[in-house]
Amino acid sequence: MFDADGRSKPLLEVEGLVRHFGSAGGLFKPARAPVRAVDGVSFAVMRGETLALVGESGSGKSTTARLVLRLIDSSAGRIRFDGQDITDLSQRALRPLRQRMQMVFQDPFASLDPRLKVRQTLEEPLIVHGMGNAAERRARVDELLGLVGLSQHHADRYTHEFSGGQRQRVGIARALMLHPDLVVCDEPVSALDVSIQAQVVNLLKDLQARLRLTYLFIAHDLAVVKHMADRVAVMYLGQLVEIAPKHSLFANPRHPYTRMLLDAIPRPQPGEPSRHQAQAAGEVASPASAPAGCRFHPRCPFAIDRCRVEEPVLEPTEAGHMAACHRKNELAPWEAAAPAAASGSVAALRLALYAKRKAASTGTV
Ligand SMILES: Nc1ncnc2c1ncn2[C@@H]1O[C@H](COP(=O)(O)OP(=O)(O)OP(=O)(O)O)[C@@H](O)[C@H]1O
Repeated sequence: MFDADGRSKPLLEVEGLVRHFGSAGGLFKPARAPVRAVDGVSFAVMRGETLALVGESGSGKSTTARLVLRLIDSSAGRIRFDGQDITDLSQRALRPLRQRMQMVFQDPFASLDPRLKVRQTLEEPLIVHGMGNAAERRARVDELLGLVGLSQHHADRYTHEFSGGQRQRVGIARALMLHPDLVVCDEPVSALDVSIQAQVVNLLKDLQARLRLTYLFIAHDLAVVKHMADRVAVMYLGQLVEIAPKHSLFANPRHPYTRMLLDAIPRPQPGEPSRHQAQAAGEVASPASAPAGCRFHPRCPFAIDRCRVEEPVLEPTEAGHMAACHRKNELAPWEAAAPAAASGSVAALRLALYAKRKAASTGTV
């Protein structure tokens, strides 16, 4: 888990990852602009940590997840798992590594076969990988049921007899059957009732500590991210715009997009459950027609001419914190919007006023 100097080592490293979807056209089919779903994404996930990937719908989170698990091929870039470059490994060569990389899906209803009983569902990965005899598989299923808070009598039921929360527990147990190191959780609680979400999030945290799991955790819900993550990576139109330790990101977001996401968090009324969806003000462009320069510039209250032509790169702002914004050092210190003023546009206005003041005082803009 740690190197000789006591530093945590990356379990997963992704460098310049690209995946474009699209058609080159044909005899009767016009060529379409490729969808640049993931466009030059680099990050590392350290052993035992949770890196959360957040961003609005269509920003490329699920495609990134599928790429790192080699469920789909990349157009460019490298993926290293536990120090081994797996980018071009054949499916056969990947097989032993697959056990160590598992996924928990958003929809426990769709990801489990309704024709199978829970025991069969959980045994299946062991059988596919030729692991254990019948007695050993039975014991492993019982062990996993206990770990996820279900009991042995659940094993002989069909998953359609279960609630959403119980089904997700089965989905988690299935992902853990083969003793994985990395678990990619793709919106693991967003299909569940709010009242159940916290239980499943706590279960995932508990399992991480017990089994020393590493999570790549995809979520819309910033409240869940705040609870789960060690570090947070923010995606916008196929690119990372900010990556930082959780406390640094929530305390001092450096990208205007991250600030808009945080400011767009609706404050619940007393007694009302909170739903902190990542949704900033303004329209997201399509990844098939991403704007030139900074992709966020059409929605950014700080955009200047440079932002319209020059793509910003991720650069360090403080320890472990990186942001891709030409104006990251000009933003006012972050201060979350007061509940009454919680809207993206109010925050944007406040930031814009600060930028204007700063520009006037420095004469730089
Ligand atoms: N197989 C595909 N063919 C064509 N376009 C695709 C394909 N898969 C994803 N895309 C497109 O790639 C972009 C990124 O999609 P992706 O599902 O990765 O985003 P996301 O951030 O996970 O969104 P959501 O939160 O809605 O799942 C979207 O514009 C999507 O329509």
